[in-house]
Amino acid sequence: MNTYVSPGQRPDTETVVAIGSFDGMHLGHQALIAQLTDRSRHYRVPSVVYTFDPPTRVLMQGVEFLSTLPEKLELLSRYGVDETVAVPFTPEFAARPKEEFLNDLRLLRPRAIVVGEDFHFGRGRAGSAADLRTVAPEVRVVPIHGVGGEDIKSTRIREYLRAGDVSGARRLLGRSYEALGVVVQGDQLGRTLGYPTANIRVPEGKALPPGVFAVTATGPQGESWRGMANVGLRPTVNGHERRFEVNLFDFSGDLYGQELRVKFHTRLRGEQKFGGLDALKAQLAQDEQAARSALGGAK
Ligand SMILES: Cc1cc2nc3c(=O)[nH]c(=O)nc-3n(C[C@H](O)[C@H](O)[C@H](O)COP(=O)(O)O)c2cc1C
Ligand SMILES: Nc1ncnc2c1ncn2[C@@H]1O[C@H](COP(=O)(O)OP(=O)(O)OP(=O)(O)O)[C@@H](O)[C@H]1O
Repeated sequence: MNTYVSPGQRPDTETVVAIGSFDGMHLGHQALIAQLTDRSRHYRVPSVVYTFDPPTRVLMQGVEFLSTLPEKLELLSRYGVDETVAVPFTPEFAARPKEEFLNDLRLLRPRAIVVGEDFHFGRGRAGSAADLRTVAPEVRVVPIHGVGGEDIKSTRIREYLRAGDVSGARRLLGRSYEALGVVVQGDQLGRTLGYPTANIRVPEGKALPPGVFAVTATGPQGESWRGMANVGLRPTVNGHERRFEVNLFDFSGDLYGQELRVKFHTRLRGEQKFGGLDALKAQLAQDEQAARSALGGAK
């Protein structure tokens, strides 16, 4: 999939365009993208997602993000999008008047624009669907998609994750929440516990659910494992910064420097402060049992 950092960069041809942050690529975003690819087939022009990096809310409200740009691009491509324009979202960009945003959009020569009904743009969120009609002959405004009476919003998914509720997040995402990161050196205490852990460093600002989870992990060559993960401070060993560690089942070897993709399946419990390492070790044995039964044959 071709990716550009500004609308002026792409070839001067007609397109259809969807606009937004698309953080998480949840079921609502997927519904919107289905409308985009439908318009693309209808007009026989490439589908383009005009998106912002970081997601607007991350810059404006300082919240954590659900997807890194590469994660988002991978999902957009999987859902059949032909091209993306991913503009760096800065305070200057956020402060541009809506007319400038519209002028940029014209460079994409859209036959159709697809947005959700709550979509606004430009300084003070002054621009709306009516303004987009000055740029494209067709503007499709997609009603907010919901599941079980609940609106699907990336904000809601963030709230679920903050509460450690990965099932709630999965319901709105349409897939398990996942995090990619490189395995780095930990304190090497896990080995003495009998549960070696891969310490995973994710990009700063990536949302991670606190607690202990049954997970599956995939390595760079597509190898996959079942396992259990902890996201927390490790109070038992007097840790004081957030760590994300994974114990992979039925694996022994060296993963340092490798990239792992971890999927959060089931929350097992909250992190606790144990009286000592023996008590922690006994709990980890129970966690392993619980994780294995929660995961069944999943990989
Ligand atoms: C599945 C799992 C659950 C854990 N639960 C806790 C916990 O409840 N409390 C805690 O203090 N540490 C917990 N830990 C963290 C251990 O204290 C940690 O793995 C150990 O200190 C080894 O750290 P190291 O790999 O940096 O050496 C957990 C680790 C894993 C993998
Ligand atoms: N549930 C939904 N159903 C249909 N369209 C949606 C839904 N959620 C967002 N959209 C649309 O998808 C595009 C990208 O959405 P965007 O990421 O900007 O916001 P969001 O998912 O609503 O999240 P936030 O909670 O940050 O507002 C926008 O055009 C938006 O209006």
